[in-house]
Amino acid sequence: MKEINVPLEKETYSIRIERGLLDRCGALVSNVTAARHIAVISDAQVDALYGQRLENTLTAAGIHVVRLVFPQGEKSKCVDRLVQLYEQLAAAEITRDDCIITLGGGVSGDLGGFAAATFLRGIPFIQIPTTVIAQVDSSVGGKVAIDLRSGKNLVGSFYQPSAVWIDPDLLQTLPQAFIRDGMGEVIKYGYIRDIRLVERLEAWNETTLSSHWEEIIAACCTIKAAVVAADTRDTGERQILNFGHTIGHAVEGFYGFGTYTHGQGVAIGMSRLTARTEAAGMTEAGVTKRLRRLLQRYGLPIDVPASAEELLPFIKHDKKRRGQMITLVVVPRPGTCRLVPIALSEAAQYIGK
Ligand SMILES: NC(=O)c1ccc[n+]([C@@H]2O[C@H](COP(=O)([O-])OP(=O)(O)OC[C@H]3O[C@@H](n4cnc5c(N)ncnc54)[C@H](O)[C@@H]3O)[C@@H](O)[C@H]2O)c1
Ligand SMILES: O=C(O)C(=O)C[C@@H](O)[C@H](O)[C@H](O)COP(=O)(O)O
Ligand SMILES: [Zn+2]
Repeated sequence: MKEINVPLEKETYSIRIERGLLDRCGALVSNVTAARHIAVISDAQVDALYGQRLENTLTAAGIHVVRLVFPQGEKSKCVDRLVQLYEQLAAAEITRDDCIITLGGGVSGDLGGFAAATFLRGIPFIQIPTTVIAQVDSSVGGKVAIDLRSGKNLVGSFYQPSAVWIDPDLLQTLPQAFIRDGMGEVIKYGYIRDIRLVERLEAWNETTLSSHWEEIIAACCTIKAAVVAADTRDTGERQILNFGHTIGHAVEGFYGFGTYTHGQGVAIGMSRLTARTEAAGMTEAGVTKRLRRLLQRYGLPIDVPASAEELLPFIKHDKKRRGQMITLVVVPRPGTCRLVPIALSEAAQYIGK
């Protein structure tokens, strides 16, 4: 078992990484909340795999459980699903003394977390992430949101979970495509802050990966916890976690949510931006080639046909925009990064094509 604290100004919560944790959640609940009534929010796929097991352990601890289920996929991160969840929470008579658990990938965490942030103006919630993306990134830090057609995560909140419980064994049922997807965020963490992680990923491959989940999750969550503690509301340092996301979110939006997944978008974004910053002398020679080799090692794309002109309307909605300026996350060499503000009018040259 490994525990990583996220020390925030008002409260600290912990990220617990432990194999087999799912079936022991009931015993942990009372450390986090006095709630006797819990709504578990999952997509249909995750509910079918793990919903009953979570319900069993919670029920054994004397908790009344209601399971709220929505269709899987990025398209569910939308206002219609959110409203449906509000009605279900109301029908279940969830009150402020109760608790929500989001059981699933980043979509469950972002959508269910935003429901928790806003229903009755805030219900405590616990994240139980079940994908690589969610275990290494989205369950930590309190960014909860839904998408609009205009762009990713455009309506949301900063709302921290009361706890994050990670069971790496749940990744055993995750399809290969979503393992690959998660590697986009894992490689991001290595490139912005952890050269040792980059070197280990270069030595491992898709076949050997499964024996390293605990150390990968711990490495990424350690970085995320420190960054979020230093800048919870994304006004400065936290923006480094957005490496590859300006272009990545634009790719997701331009092709229609669900065509390119989030991890693929991030991979394409890191690859395209780094090619441009290397050409501009902001990144050391050879870094793009090294990055692309690693992305391809884990089955990720490095480019899409979309032109800068096509992506620009989405880039204008990037949350790192301030007036007519936008902040780029630039990696001078693997393991380090810096924030570089540029004029929006210059953005096209960093998007490429
Ligand atoms: N809030 C944040 O900080 C943050 C960080 C990164 C990504 N995100 C968001 O996360 C989302 C992507 O997350 P995701 O890739 O986890 O998507 P997801 O939640 O849609 O999960 C991907 C698929 O895997 C299935 N699945 C989940 N766990 C499984 C398991 N253990 N076994 C079998 N199948 C399983 C789901 O049913 C779904 O079909 C995007 O919307 C992205 O914007 C948010
Ligand atoms: O937690 C953060 O901060 C991140 O930027 C993590 C990202 O991986 C994640 O995709 C996040 O949801 C992006 O946030 P946004 O503010 O660009 O919508
Ligand atoms: Zn991301």
